[in-house]
Amino acid sequence: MSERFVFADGEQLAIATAARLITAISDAQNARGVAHVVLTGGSNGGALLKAVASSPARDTVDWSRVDLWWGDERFLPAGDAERNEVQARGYLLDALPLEPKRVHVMAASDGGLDLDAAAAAYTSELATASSDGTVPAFDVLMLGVGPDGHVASLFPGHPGYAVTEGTAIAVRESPKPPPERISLTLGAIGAARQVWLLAGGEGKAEAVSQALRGADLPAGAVRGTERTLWLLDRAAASQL
Ligand SMILES: O=C1O[C@H](COP(=O)(O)O)[C@@H](O)[C@H](O)[C@H]1O
Repeated sequence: MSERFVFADGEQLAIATAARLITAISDAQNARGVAHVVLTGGSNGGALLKAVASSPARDTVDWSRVDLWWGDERFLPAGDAERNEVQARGYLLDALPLEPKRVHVMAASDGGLDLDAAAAAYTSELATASSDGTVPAFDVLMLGVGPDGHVASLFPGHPGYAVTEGTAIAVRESPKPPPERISLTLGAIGAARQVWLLAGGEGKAEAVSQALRGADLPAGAVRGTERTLWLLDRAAASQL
């Protein structure tokens, strides 16, 4: 059963989610020593990272014991401003004392690997960090919900959404630019302890409503092993 939290607006959504994330990282480190966190791109994911950056509780976390992963990446040259990694570094990561080897970036298109090899490289990196050769048991995996109900780079009716094997896949002809991407699969997402779906703004209202009413959408198909949270603002929740 998923849980819903509705905040007044996008700013409150970002602030509340940042507070929740900082607490969840502390909880994970307290229980297991390190925290594995999966970041999302997109507007709500970006707002959340900015809110963490400006949170007074930010420095209560031992960032050197946080493993950062991405749910998806746009397959673009290193440094491209449309890469989720580049945006995350600018919003937050560059300001944190992270351990570089714990920042698990998906490959860029000019790094010497083609798209399939880049997805395979991420599959290997995930497996190396796991206890069973698949993926780590992510403590928190965040997903921005697109207006069409996509999450990560799994789009409704698109081949990647139907993939049932593997953990990181190459995505071609994405309905949202850029066309080439790397994404975690539904199976990899489902290994997370907590999955948090973030949606703010009127443009997300229909997708949120349909996903929560059982429509066949990626956003409605993801679950955490312990908790599945919908973190919404009033506009995104307006059709519930
Ligand atoms: O392209 C992407 O879009 C989604 C959602 O983005 P939003 O701007 O509509 O919030 C995001 O979840 C994904 O990580 C990203 O690559």
